[in-house]
Amino acid sequence: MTRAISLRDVTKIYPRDVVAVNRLSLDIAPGEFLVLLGPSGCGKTTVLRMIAGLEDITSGELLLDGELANGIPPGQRGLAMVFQHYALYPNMTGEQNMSFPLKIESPGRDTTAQVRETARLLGIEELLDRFPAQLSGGERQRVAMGRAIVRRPSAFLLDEPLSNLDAKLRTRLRAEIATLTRHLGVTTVYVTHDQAEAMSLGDRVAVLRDGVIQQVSAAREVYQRPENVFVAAFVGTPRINLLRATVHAPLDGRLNIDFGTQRIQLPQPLSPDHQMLRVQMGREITVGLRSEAARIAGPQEMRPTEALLNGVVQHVEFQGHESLVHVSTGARPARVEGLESPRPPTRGGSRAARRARGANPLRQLVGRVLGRPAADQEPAEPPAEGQQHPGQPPAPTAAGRISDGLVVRTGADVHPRLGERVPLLIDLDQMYVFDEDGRRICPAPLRPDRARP
Ligand SMILES: Nc1ncnc2c1ncn2[C@@H]1O[C@H](COP(=O)(O)OP(=O)(O)OP(=O)(O)O)[C@@H](O)[C@H]1O
Repeated sequence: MTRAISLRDVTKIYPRDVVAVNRLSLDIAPGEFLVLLGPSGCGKTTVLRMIAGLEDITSGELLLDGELANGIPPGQRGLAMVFQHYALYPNMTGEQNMSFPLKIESPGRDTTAQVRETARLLGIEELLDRFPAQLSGGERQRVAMGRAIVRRPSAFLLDEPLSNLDAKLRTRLRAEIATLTRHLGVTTVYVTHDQAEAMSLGDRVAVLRDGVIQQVSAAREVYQRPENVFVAAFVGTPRINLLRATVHAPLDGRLNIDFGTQRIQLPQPLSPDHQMLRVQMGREITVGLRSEAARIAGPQEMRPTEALLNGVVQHVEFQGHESLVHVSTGARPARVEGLESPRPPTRGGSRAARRARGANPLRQLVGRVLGRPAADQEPAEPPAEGQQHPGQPPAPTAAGRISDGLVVRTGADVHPRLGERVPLLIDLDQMYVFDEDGRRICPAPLRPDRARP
C-alpha cells in the first residue's frame, strides 16, 4: 500500500514565536519520491515530523489519502521514519532490531520470515546476528532502513539518513534507497540540505527557504528554470555566478546590460525574453550565469547568441576532467539572503549551525591566511558567497573557493595563467535575469514550450 500525502496551508510556530513552517502547501502523489531541500534551519525536519505526527500542526491541514490526519496518533499513520542517527537498540542484534516494530504491533508473533525477506531485499542477511557496535555506519543505516520497511509502511519519511556517512558510501546508499523505494512503490519524502543529493534522487524537489516553499519541480527544472534567485543560487555546483547590473535602453541605441565597468549589448532583433527586459530599464537587476554559460574564447569565435566580456584570471581550480577558472570582471557580485539560516538559534540552533560553531581548524587556518576572522569568531552577518569586504582579499566561498568574479568551466586542456586578461563569451541563451525582488524575469516564466534540452 502506498499513499498520497497533502499539506494544505500548514504553519508551524514553535514557542517564542519561531515560525518554522509558513503556510506550506504540497501534494505528494502515491509512490512519488519527493525531496525536501533547503539550507539548515529552513524547516525541513519540522515538515517531516508534522507528517509523521511527532509535531503538532499549528494551523492548516495534513491529509493522508485525502483524509484529514492532523489528530491521528503517529503509530496509527502507517508511516516509517528514518533519522540521520541510526537509533538502533545497542543491546539487540540486527534481527532483533528489525523485528522490534513487528513485535510491538503483535506480541508473540513469529517474525523470522518477514525479517529475513526484508534483509534479503536490502542485502543484509549476514548482518542479522550482529550487534550495532559490530556494524559500520553504512551497515547500521541499512539495518535502520530494514527496521523501517519491515512493517511495509505506506510511506517513508527519511531525514538526512546518509549525512553521517562518508561521500563514497553516501553515493552508493542513495542509489540503493532510490532503487528500493521504487521497487516497493512506496511514497517517500526525503529531507536533505545537500543539493547534489536532491538532484540525483527525487522525482520532484521542493525547495524551502525560511519555512516557505520556493519551487516544486522536477530536479532538472529546478536547475534549468529556477523561479527565483535563491533557488538559482542554492542549486548547482559550482554555485551560479550572480552579478548586479542595470538595463539601459537608449532610444537611439541597442538594449544593453551594464555591469558598471563593462556592458553587454543584446543582439537585434531582441528575442521575446530580452524584450521583457525593457520594463526593467534603469532598475537594478541580478544576472545569473552558470559556469557553463561562459567560455574563454576570443571575439572571432563569437556565435550570434553570445556577447563579449573580459576579465583577469584570479584563480584556477584543476578538477581532472575540467578546470574552473575564476575571472574577475569588475562586476559587483549579488548577495542572496538566507542561503544559510539567518534565524536566531533556538533549541541550540540548527544542526549545521551547531556544527559550524564547533572549532574547525581548516576554517581557522583559512581565516588566518586571509586575515579574516575564523568561523567561530565571524560577525553575525558574514558576506555572502562571492562577496568581499572592501580592501580585503577575495572571500573563500562555501565550497572553499576563492572568487569575486565569474567562475567559468573550461576543458582541462585550457591553461590560463594567473593575472592573464582573457576574453569571455557569454551565452545569452543561458543567461538568467532576476528582478529587484529576486524573481526570474528572463527567461520569462510560464513558457514551458521553451525549455532547454
Ligand atoms: N522544538 C523546537 N523548539 C523551538 N524551535 C525549534 C524546534 N525545532 C526546530 N526549531 C526551529 O525551527 C526552525 C526549523 O527547524 P528544522 O529543524 O525544521 O530545520 P531544518 O531545515 O530541518 O534544519 P537542519 O537541516 O539543520 O536540521 C529552526 O529555526 C529551528 O531552530
